[in-house]
Amino acid sequence: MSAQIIYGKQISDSIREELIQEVEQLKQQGVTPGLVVILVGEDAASQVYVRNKAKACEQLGYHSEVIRVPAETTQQELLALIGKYNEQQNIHGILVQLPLPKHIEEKAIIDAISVEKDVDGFHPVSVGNLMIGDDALLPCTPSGVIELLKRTGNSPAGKHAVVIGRSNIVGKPVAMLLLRENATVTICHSRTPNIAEIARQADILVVGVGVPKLVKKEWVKPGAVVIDVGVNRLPDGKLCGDVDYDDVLDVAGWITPVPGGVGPMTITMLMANTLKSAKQARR
Ligand SMILES: Nc1nc(=O)c2c([nH]1)NC[C@@H]1CN(c3ccc(C(=O)N[C@@H](CCC(=O)O)C(=O)O)cc3)C=[N+]21
Repeated sequence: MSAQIIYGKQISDSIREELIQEVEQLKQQGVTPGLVVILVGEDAASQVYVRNKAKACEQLGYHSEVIRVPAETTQQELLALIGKYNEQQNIHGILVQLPLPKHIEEKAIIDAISVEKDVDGFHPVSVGNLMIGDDALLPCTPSGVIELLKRTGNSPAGKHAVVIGRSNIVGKPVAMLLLRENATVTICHSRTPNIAEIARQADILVVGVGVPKLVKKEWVKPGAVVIDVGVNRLPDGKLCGDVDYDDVLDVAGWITPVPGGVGPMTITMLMANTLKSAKQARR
């Protein structure tokens, strides 16, 4: 028996169809969702990703701006740019592509983005709202993971979810969302002893650590849902996840491929957040 493959690209396409309907309604009320993506420096991986976001905006009929500034841009200059877009009425989402050059303090930048326009969900107030369970702009990759689970009939309620990784952008928020969906959640990380043994207790295993092919079949309970958030660029240029896909395929019940799994969902949830922000800006 081989696992059922979770085609994130397909699910992502059908969510985009739903969003297009809503965008049309909003446009009839005179509002076009607007997103600005700010890219500091010329990181090659970021270039591809920024291009994909601009494409998604075009497909959905959003107003989009991509601002490229040189790697030497000062923190003060970047803060001024954010200040400008915070004020700008036609912009509902501001995304500053991470990582930033070392001379810029990431926290200062994230803190400066207006919470209403924080479509990444990285601002401390957004994080707090997520934790409390209040309405918030949710971080894109974690909310994409939840959508993948729900739309394949794998609702987290009552399941044991094991999250491997504790980053602020994946592990911690995905664990909090799974908890909100009534899963029982265990978080493992680099200092967890017997990690394979704990992973093997998961009904839902979510992995986001940035270690290529870390998760082997011995880590997976037969029939479990395996969600691979890893995006690792191998020396040959190919993308690979944190899960050893070929090894795990026969034991898992469900599995996301890389590419074509979580990645496309991240961009689609960014579009959903921008739409949500635009709707809220009407009032
Ligand atoms: N402020 C900020 N917000 C982010 O959300 C953010 C960021 N900075 N910095 C970089 C990471 C990375 N990330 C990805 C999103 C989509 C794909 C994606 O669509 N991947 C495709 C493949 C793309 C390819 O072939 O290269 C897939 O998995 O199928 C990948 C990576 C968002 N990030």
